[in-house]
Amino acid sequence: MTETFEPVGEHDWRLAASATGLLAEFNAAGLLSAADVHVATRVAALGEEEDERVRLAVALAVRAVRRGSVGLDLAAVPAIAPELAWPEAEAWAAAVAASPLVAAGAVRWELGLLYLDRYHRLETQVHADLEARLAQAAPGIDEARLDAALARVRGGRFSPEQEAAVAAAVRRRTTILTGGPGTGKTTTVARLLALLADQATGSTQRREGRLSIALAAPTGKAATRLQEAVAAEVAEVGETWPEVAALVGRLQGQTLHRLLGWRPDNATRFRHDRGNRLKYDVVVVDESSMVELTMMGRLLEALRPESVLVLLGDPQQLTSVGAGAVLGDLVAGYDGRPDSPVAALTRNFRSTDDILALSVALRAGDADTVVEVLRTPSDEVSWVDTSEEAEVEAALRPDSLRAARAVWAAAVAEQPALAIEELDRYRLLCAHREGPYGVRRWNQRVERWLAEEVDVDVHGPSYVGRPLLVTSNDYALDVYNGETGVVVQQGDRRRAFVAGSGRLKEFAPGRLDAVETMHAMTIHKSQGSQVERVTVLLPEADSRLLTRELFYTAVTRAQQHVRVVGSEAAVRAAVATRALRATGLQQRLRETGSAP
Ligand SMILES: Nc1ncnc2c1ncn2[C@@H]1O[C@H](COP(=O)(O)OP(=O)(O)OP(=O)(O)O)[C@@H](O)[C@H]1O
Repeated sequence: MTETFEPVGEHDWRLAASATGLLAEFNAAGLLSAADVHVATRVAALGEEEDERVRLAVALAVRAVRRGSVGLDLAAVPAIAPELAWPEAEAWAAAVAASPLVAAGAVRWELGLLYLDRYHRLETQVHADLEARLAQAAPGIDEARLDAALARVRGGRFSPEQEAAVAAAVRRRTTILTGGPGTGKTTTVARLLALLADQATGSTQRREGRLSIALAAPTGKAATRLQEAVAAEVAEVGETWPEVAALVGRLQGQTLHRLLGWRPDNATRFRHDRGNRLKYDVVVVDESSMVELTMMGRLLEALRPESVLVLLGDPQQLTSVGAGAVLGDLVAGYDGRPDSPVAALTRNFRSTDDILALSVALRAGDADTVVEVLRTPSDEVSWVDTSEEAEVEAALRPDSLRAARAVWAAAVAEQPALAIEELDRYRLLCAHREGPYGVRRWNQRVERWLAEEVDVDVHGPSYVGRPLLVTSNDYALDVYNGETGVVVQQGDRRRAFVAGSGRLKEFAPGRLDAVETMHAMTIHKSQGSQVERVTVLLPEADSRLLTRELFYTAVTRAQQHVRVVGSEAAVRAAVATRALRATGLQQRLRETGSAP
């Protein structure tokens, strides 16, 4: 796996002209970017640190954050480029520990990790807030009332495992509900809310007996799914418990950004914080694996201590784009602690057997079984074992074109709802954005194939049938990152329709500027969504993006069929490579758990 770049000549923009010594060496070797070098040089100058080994460590810590870690694992870092002349390990750690930068608090040295101060503050805050939540007295529960309510929510989509998780969650202020895809995490939320609301009606602790509940997720799409799942389950429970809808209320899903109060003047601070807490009694966050450390920190500080927090997610999925691996750290860090707030669901209700077998083998890191499942003929899993461009193209064309045609046909027929429905029938997922295996190339290819087959001019941003992916939150327009849409003919005009919570939002296509074409999509962006048929295009085995978490996330998007296109070497490389991030949260949670 390559983690370095090769500078093209001495004027390469990635080289810092002013760098000297170790910084220059590691920059020229392609491990550090010019920005890493500049930040380290500036921090070192301010803190009067002369030791070039410490400067190197600071630059590597900047790089580590850029790549998703919270701190730099000093002992592990030489393994990423063993050919370089690394400082001697013990002396290096001693120099860092004794640095005036550490003494001044510009960087922190703890748990074998070198932290930039901001990330250290965030991680220790998240840890402290979580521990404070766990240390509170449990909420008072009316057990007889709980038993009666449990009896009323039984039946329908509610397994004994889900019931046990819900019954435990009612007794806590913090619950982390984990499980693989399709294990019914989202489905479980409605019944948990019903039980909490029911307890509240009998309680004098909460205002007017009525709970205020927030449903949130990192993306708009995931928030919509949560809202819809809760509404569907509330309706189901309502058949045996007619008052339940009134108890829970009509709930809207929202993005975490919106929940916390997005501010136009500040990208990392929100209206709600420790001085202006969220008013909700219960906050549910779906797809928590996508929540980065910064956002988790902001959420925890904004919650009232006595409120109930429910985090749902699959810790095996790709971690957040930003730094941190919070959900994975929480699950591992609480493991074995008697006060653990983690409840795990294991039974899969969605995937077909072979997709399930593939995802189980992936979770276990069992490459031989992954290859065997892929090779075994099945209606649900198939494999085109190749990385030859012509073969890749031949493999991708039929399904991608069929899907694009179906969306286009609905769009031409002025049927926006049908066009949006067609979007979720098939998806081509790529690891990369650029290059031969990237989204950009395959988007263009599919457009070309479509233009060869039907009467459409795919040039320009608003051709009829163009599938859209919203790439950032736009509060003014009410469209959110991750939402999908299509450009549709409407009489003599073209309109863009975006699928929102239970309704279609209509725009003049030119008004949506943060959108991409979605004939192909990155696996990162596909997190939190489900599609009937998925094709996963794997890059070459040495791609630095190719990891087990990435492959697992792609495979588990499929409801009915997943097809993998890529070489056996790429499949094996994906299984063998973990997207490990250096963070200290897990260890902090373990240590508090074992403290006397
Ligand atoms: N106890 C159950 N019995 C039958 N079907 C169930 C049960 N629980 C959930 N389901 C169904 O299984 C499917 C997956 O459920 P859900 O979306 O809640 O899973 P999830 O764990 O949130 O999945 P993901 O993380 O992939 O979004 C849904 O179609 C849901 O209706």
